Amino acid sequence: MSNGWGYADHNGPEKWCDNFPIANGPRQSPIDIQTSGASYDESLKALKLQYDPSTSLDILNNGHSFQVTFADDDDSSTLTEGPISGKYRLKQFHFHWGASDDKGSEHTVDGKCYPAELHLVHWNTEYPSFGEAASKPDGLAVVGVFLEIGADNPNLQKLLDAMDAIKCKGTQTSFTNFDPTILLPESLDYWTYLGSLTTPPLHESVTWIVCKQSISVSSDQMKKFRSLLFTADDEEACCMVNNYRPPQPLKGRYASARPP
Ligand SMILES: NS(=O)(=O)c1ccc(C(=O)NCC(=O)NCCc2c[nH]cn2)cc1
Ligand SMILES: [Cu+2]
Ligand SMILES: [Zn+2]
Repeated sequence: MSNGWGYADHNGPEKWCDNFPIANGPRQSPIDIQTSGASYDESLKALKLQYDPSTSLDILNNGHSFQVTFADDDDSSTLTEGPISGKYRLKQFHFHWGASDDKGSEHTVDGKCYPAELHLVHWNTEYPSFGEAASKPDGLAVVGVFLEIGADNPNLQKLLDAMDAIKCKGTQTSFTNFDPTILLPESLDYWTYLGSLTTPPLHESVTWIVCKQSISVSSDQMKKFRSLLFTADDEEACCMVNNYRPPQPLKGRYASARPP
């Protein structure tokens, strides 16, 4: 269950602190990435993402977003290097988007919003499972990719085609042999900072890795995202849009990047 939280006025980001007091914590996400304030860190390595398409399982409308879930019982799909130490396994990816093309991303760059943002969620294999890792300070690493309005992106087509089968909350369908690598931008240059889950339970367990380069999505493709519903088939239909949390106070944090 989602503990009743959502993105409406009565249960949205401004209300989450009622049930999740960590919402006002010291390392909350997302943030506005101030590029002039970002610092170069010589110790940062290039991202190493190795995904095995045979680990993709299904696609689900969970009432907050839609997500593609991966088998994570071995090291077939991993994130290594970059800002992290050790090995993190891919658990799922999902998106956040707006009701119109002028908003929808969670992170912003010098105040600029994007129409959508992809999150690839990985957990630290130092811990026995995702659920265990989700509440540890170094438990998760999420790669964020901005979507920018442009030409149709053929690499999104399989996701868009599956949406008819997961229109309502709680619906899912098989989604096999999908390689998330095709969703990544050409350059894996990134900003990184220590933050949190951007939805309840808002655990402060995420090393954020936000790609500097965006991928394209067309306005028509965005309309398909907005055809999903927050609601189950026995509820009054509510379009799944604006499922993003706005930027949170930096509280002394800044993003780092690899030197050029
Ligand atoms: N948008 S995002 O920051 O990338 C993100 C937000 C939430 C989750 C998630 O997985 N959310 C359920 C959860 O945390 N499950 C684990 C244990 C748990 C469940 N309920 C309380 N703790 C994953 C990624
Ligand atoms: Cu839920
Ligand atoms: Zn997310």
